[in-house]
Amino acid sequence: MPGVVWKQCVDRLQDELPSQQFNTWIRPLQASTDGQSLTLFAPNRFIKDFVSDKFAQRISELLAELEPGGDLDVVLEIGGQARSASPVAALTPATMPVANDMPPAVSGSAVSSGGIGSGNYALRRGHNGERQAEIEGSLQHQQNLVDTYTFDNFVEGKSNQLALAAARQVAENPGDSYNPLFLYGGVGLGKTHLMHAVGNALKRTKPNAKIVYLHSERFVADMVKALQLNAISDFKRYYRSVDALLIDDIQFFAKKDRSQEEFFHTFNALLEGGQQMILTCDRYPKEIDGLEERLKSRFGWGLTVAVEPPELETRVAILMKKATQARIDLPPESAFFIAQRIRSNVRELEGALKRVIASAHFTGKNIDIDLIKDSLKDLLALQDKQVSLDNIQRTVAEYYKIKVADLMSRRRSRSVARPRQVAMALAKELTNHSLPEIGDSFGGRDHTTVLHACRKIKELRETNSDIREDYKNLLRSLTT
Ligand SMILES: Nc1ncnc2c1ncn2[C@@H]1O[C@H](COP(=O)(O)OP(=O)(O)OP(=O)(O)O)[C@@H](O)[C@H]1O
Repeated sequence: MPGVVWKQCVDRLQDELPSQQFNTWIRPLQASTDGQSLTLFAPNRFIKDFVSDKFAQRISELLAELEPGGDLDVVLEIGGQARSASPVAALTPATMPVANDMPPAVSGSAVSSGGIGSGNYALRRGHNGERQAEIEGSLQHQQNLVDTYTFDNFVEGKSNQLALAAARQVAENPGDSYNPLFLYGGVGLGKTHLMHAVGNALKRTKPNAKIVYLHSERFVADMVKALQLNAISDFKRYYRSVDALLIDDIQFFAKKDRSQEEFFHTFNALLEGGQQMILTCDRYPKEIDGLEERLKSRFGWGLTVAVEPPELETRVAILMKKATQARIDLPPESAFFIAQRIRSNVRELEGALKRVIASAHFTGKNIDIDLIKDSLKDLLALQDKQVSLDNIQRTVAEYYKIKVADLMSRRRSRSVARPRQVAMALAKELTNHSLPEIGDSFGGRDHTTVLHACRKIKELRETNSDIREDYKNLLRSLTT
């Protein structure tokens, strides 16, 4: 029975919290009960302390509400039955690792496979030194950290704050509690940058450390090559000998069963050996189709953090920083103009700035709004076409399952008035139309109504997680 209550409690928290917070703090918890208390196991101290501080009270309230008189005390601990094999799997929410998903006794197997590998290796070298050199050469190529992807060059904002804090922690205490560190989020948002920043920081403190960075497709290609060359034991030994393994875009492991199998054993060996892993992905691990459950479950053993698209202020700060690095004078209003128009991701923002800089060099002019409009003409035109008032109204109406005509109507019920305000705020943020023009397009409303809508939605985005999520989803679907 308490298991059911916990499941309901998780569902309620999922409704109440923004998805990033839910995924980071609540999803990794596993529950166990003796009837008197509900013990929640967090994968590390960071999550335990945060949940104690911020959510324990709400969890108790929800439990009391869901099972009046149940009187369960909530206790937070580090660990989890997935690792300790306590028999309470039934209490874990559907998305949690289950008790039979136990890491195998990896230390022994890792060592022995290395040992066998050494034997094969000696044998093969005698037969075919070239082949051996080929696989070794291929594997040695992985250490290519980008020098400029450092913490100093990374601009902090609300959207990446948690990921940055976690990455810094890992750089200070590699292999400790946040293992693996799993960063996820859309393209071009700085996941690779942060991963390299950890690698570069580790290199600085331990110059001899073997930090291996690679894209997941490279891992797959190396494995295929090792299989072809009958050198899989070298492959295993190589990947298990690292001090830190950084693998980018692990969504490419999907449906590659043999690679997943190999990665699973590597993962276990590294975890057991206290070697740090950092993984990135374009989505939350549980949402990767074609990835084995046991891998998904392991990814949650460390810390899973989202990197979100940066908000306007952060985009401006990133542009200013990149301009300073390039020794370019970028007036703040120009940075603001670019940041307002290019919203999808940081890579596009950088690309736009590069074009503006090249155009300034080419024409010998200073950077100003006119030069920006000219050099980004095609990009801006494309964007203007995409984000029209019409488009915003259609998208919002569809999202809230109401009619576009309702947005224009005089109806004032909450189910229509709130979407109308959201649509107005989006129109203000995403288009260059004036307030009176926006008001006009919503059934001839006054500009003060639009202004009020923008203020109201700004306030609600701070205080109401539903509106915050809705706005974020709509922004994303209108701009990508
Ligand atoms: N907060 C930031 N501060 C400074 N530069 C940033 C920031 N976020 C991203 N960048 C820059 O944006 C570019 C794209 O970032 P990165 O390659 O790390 O994205 P990603 O999330 O790994 O994307 P993908 O999933 O496509 O690999 C890089 O040049 C990176 O330096």
